[in-house]
Formats: sequence, structure tokens, C-alpha cells
Amino acid sequence: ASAWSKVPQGPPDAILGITEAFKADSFKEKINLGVGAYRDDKGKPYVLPSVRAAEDKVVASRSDKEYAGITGIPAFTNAAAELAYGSDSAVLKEDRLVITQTISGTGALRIGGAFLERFYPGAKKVYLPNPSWANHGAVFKDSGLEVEKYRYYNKDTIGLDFEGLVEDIKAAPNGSIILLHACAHNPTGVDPTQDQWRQISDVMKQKGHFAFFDMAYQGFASGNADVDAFAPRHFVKEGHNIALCQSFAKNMGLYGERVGAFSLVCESTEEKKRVESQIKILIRPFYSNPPFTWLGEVKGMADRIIEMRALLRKNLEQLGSKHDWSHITSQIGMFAFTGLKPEQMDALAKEHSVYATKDGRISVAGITSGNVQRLAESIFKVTG
Ligand SMILES: Cc1ncc(COP(=O)(O)O)c(CN[C@@H](CCC(=O)O)C(=O)O)c1O
Repeated sequence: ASAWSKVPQGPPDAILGITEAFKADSFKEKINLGVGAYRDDKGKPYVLPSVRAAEDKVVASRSDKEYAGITGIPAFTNAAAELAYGSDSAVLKEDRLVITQTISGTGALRIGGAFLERFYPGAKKVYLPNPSWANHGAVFKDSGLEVEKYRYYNKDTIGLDFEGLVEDIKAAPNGSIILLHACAHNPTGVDPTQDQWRQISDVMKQKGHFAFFDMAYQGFASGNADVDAFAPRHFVKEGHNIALCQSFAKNMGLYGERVGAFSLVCESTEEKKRVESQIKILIRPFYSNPPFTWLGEVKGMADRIIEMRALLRKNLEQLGSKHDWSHITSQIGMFAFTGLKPEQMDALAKEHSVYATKDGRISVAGITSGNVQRLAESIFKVTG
């Protein structure tokens, strides 16, 4: 018998599988709200002009194809560090940051998970918000960490369950690893206020918890990269030596280029050197070193998303929907957590050729001024 006769058929990916279903649909006005990937008002993927210009420069430079270092190109990682921590960051001035280029945000999470599995002095367990990005659990489980949840979303208020969140963070044993979405929470689009972030930082400091930030949408939430980085920067100012994952898939539209970074704030330059050496030892047998790669227009994308939120809500209200759709405009970032049930999401796909994930999340980037009317009518029909 074949070596693989025992390999079972696995299910399609909860998110990327939606795009397969969308592609299989021949209806000409089909709408894809599944994958969190920005689309312009024609529903087309958007390549930032600055990226096109950089691309031309790289090609014109006729650069050689030499290996990048294990942690990537210093010009890139220095720029990524400055974008995340701020050009005036003490951590950068005191040379206390370990940063490596990664295979996009997923690669940053996986390198982070693997490093924590190998060196974290506390329990090898990470606490994820409930709900969280569909792939977080698998990334950390495959890194060898246990995964637990902390309360995050209150479906009755369609808002943050701040009390539940604080209670669960307090209940976790001292020194637990807590994953935090820096901004534009996926899938709910619900973020803590700056004051709530201050309280979360205080509680985590009291508990000696480790803050593991996932920042996949910096600049994409508010349109301002500094505002969107408030949480990780506040934690660092408060003395948390955080881990931070950066993805440039969405805010730079570099999805398929797989551009990201993983960083760890250390106590001193001496500690940074030891930690960096171990990050290199971890990456070398993983993929050795990252692809040659490149890094302005994100505000334009954030503004279009905010405009589509308002349009969808307005259309639903004009259709006479009895539901309260205010969360569509109060949520922030790539996604709107509609509150629709899985069977309603199925009906949207089967009867209306509108595709999104079963949890009721829609990628607002898939909405255009051309499809928002039909989208509203479809949602109105399945929600009554
Ligand atoms: C919170 C969060 N972290 C990390 C990532 C990973 O992004 P990279 O492409 O590896 O940089 C995503 C992408 N989530 C989007 C995109 C599709 C996907 O990978 O699931 C989504 O949820 O639709 C994300 O939403």
C-alpha cells in the first residue's frame, strides 16, 4: 500500500476556502467578502503607487541575487522597527530590539511561537482573544504551545467584553503569554479604547504576563500608523518587553510578496545579542533566510473602508431593516462582524452569491459603490 494511504482528507481553510467557493460561482455579480484583502472601488486588488515605484527602482538597480542575512535586509528591518515603535523610541535608541524579517505576519507569529516554546521561562501556553484570527490557534499549536482563550467579544452589545477580558487576564496564572491584536481586531473590528489599553497594561504588569502583539493592520484601522500603534508603544513605555508581529500584506498591499517582521524588546544590548543569536539559530533550519524584499497610501485605503461601512449601513436602513446596524460603522479595520448566523451566511452564498466566512465576518474591503446596494438587499433578505 502507498505510504500515504492513512492520510485523511482535511477540511477547506475557514478563510481561504471561501475564495475557492467564490471562484467556482459563475454568477456575474458575485461578491467576495471572505479574505481580508483590500480591493479598490472596482473590486480589484490595489497595488500602492509607492510599491510600483519601489518595484521599478529594484528592477532598475539590477541588484544581484545574493542571499539576504538570516534576519533579512537591515534597511527593511530598521524601517519596520521605526514604523512600529516610533522614530523617537527609547528601545531603538538604546539598541534593545531584536528584529527579523519574516514570511509575512504568519511567519512572524510562527517564529514568535517557536521562540517562546523553546525559551519562555513560564507556562508554554498562549491565551488568544475569543474570537481571534482563524489561523492563530493552529500557528501556536504547531509551534508546540498550548492554546487557551480569554473573553473578548460581547455578542449582546456587539462590543468589547472588557470586564470579561480583565477577569480572564487576572485569572490566568502569573507570567502567562497573552496574545493581543494591536488594532483592527480580526474578526470583530472591535478594539479597546486607549484608556482600556492603559488598564490592560496595568493588569498585565501586576500579573507579570507576557504581551505578544499581532499588528497586521497598522495604519489600516484609523488611517494613521502612529495612532494604530498606540497599544504596543504604550506597553513598551510602561516597561513591558513585548513581542511584536508585523504584516505588510494589507497596509502595503504586499499580500503575495509575504513581507513581515518579528521583534522582541530586550532588557539591554547584551541581552539583545544573546536573543538575536538564538532567533538566527531558530530560523536557519526553518527557511534559512527570507526573500529579497521592499516598503506611504495606507490612509487612502482606510478611508475607503470607512466610507463603505457608512454606505452599507445607510443602504440597510433605507431598505427598512428593523435591525440595529450601528456596529457596521462603529467597528474598525478590515472587517465588520455582522452578527449574522452561519445558516444566514450560507444563504448569502447559495441564494445571493455573496461570500464570507461562517462566523458572520465580512471583509469591508470587498464592498464597492457598485455592489453595496445588492449586498444590502441580500443581507436584508436573509435577516428579514
Ligand atoms: C490578525 C492577523 N494576523 C496575521 C495575519 C496573517 O497575514 P499574512 O498574510 O501572513 O501577513 C492575518 C491575515 N488574515 C486575513 C488574510 C487571509 C488569511 O491569511 O487568513 C484574513 O483574516 O482574512 C490577520 O488577520
